Parts: sequence; structure tokens; C-alpha cells
Amino acid sequence: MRSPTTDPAIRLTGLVKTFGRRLVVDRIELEVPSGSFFGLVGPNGAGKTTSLSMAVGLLRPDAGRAEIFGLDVWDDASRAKELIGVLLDGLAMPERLTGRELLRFTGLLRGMEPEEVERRAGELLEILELDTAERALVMEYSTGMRKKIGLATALLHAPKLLVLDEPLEAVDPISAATIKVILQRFVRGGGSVVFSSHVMAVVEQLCDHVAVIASGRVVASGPLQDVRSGQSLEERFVSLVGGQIPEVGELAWLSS
Ligand SMILES: Nc1ncnc2c1ncn2[C@@H]1O[C@H](COP(=O)(O)OP(=O)(O)OP(=O)(O)O)[C@@H](O)[C@H]1O
Repeated sequence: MRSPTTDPAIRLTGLVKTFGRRLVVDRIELEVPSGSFFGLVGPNGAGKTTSLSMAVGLLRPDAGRAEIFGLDVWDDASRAKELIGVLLDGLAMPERLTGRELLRFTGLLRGMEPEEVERRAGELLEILELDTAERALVMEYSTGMRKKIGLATALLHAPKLLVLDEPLEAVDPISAATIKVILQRFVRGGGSVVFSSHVMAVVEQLCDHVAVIASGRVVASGPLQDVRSGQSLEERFVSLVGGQIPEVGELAWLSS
């Protein structure tokens, strides 16, 4: 029996994904240590969501292997999935359920006791300030509310690993502060968190490890201080990834 504390939370080995002729993930190697708060950063379209989708067994890679605490996400799918809570961009939700019904549905699918589902659902809805909206249908939720109910479904079964795509995007500052506290508490309690973000300050504030992905490859990965190597994460990101800042004179037509 494997222990969730000895193997890395995630190990990706030689992962490849193409869409049509487009190589989107190019032999990614990544190790997320158990117990870490891990930030994944990279430009738009770098392959973060695609990599995370393969890491949690939602998207089959063309080549390579994804393991969660040493369990292959395809060969040992049900045991691996018990350990993970997932919030990924673009995942469909049952739109015609209310927030509370969605949590009930998720908990029962996970095989949880109905009373425990109700107890945890009530607590999550309250702490994420969704209690007044719990009777509204998910299709009526705002973008930020969808993030929060998605996070609640990811947390409900008390996983060992949370994999979250931009969990703070579109969330109001008070809810963002609550989510940060929940995630920090989760890591202090022995859990592992991997999240993608475009906000370098948030990654620097929360994470102890970070990986930079560009054009489907990991260009830097490790403890935050090592990756930053004396610079701010933003400076390091720009130097690793490149990019073009408009020069004086370009887009001159925008100024009257
Ligand atoms: N199902 C799909 N079919 C075709 N192309 C796809 C599909 N999913 C993603 N892509 C393409 O793969 C590339 C990587 O997308 P991905 O969503 O993984 O990037 P990302 O790093 O998460 O970007 P962002 O930061 O903008 O969310 C993009 O060019 C995207 O258009």
C-alpha cells in the first residue's frame, strides 16, 4: 500500500499532447513534491490546462505517464481519483442543479454518507459566501460564483491533492482572501496544492514551489527561491519566456 506522503503528489514523465497537427504539450517532465504549494505559470496557450487535465486523468496523453502519489492515473484511475480534488477551466457542470444540489450530487457520487455531505456542503457554502445563492441554479451563477462552487466540489471529499486552474480568477477580494486561507490551511494539514495563475504576486505569496511552462515545455521548475534566482518572479518569468513590450511609437494611433 502506497502512502500519500512518500511519493510525489504529481509526477509527469514525457507527457505529449497534440491537437490536430499542433504539438501543445512537448514531453513535459514535472514533479510536484507531496505537501507542497505549487504554482504553475506560463503565457496564454502555453499548455498549462492541457497538462493539468492529463495529470488528473481527464485527458489522455499521446505519450508519457502521469502519476498521483505513485498511482498511474489511467491504470489505477479510481484509487488515484479518490485522492484528487479538481477545478479545471472549461469543465462542464450540471447547470440545472442548485449549488447545494451540485454538492449533494458530487458527494453521493464520491460514495460519501448523505449526512456528512449535508454537513460539509453547508459549511462550504457558508464560508465561500454562497449560502444566499445555494438555491439558485448553477446556470445563473456569475463567473466568480462558478469558481467558488467548483472549488467547493473539489474540496468536499477532503482530497490529498488539489489541482486548480486559476482558482482566484474573477473572484472578489473577500472570497479570494477566504480561498487563500482555506488553501494555506489545507497545505498546513498535509495536503498538496497545484494551481495555475497569471498573477505572479499571488504565486509568490502562496507557493513554495513553482514551474514555468512555455510552448508546451517546462523551462524552469523547483523551489520558488531557486526559480526566482534573485529576481522577482515577474522579472524571471519575462526573462525565461521572452515577450514583447510595445515600444514608444508603436500603437501611436491609440493616443489622441
Ligand atoms: N480541445 C482542444 N482542441 C484543440 N486545441 C486545443 C484544445 N485544448 C487546448 N487547445 C490548444 O492548446 C494550446 C494550449 O492550451 P491550454 O488551455 O493548455 O493553455 P494554457 O496555458 O492553459 O492557457 P491560458 O493561460 O490562456 O489558460 C492552445 O493553443 C489551445 O488553443
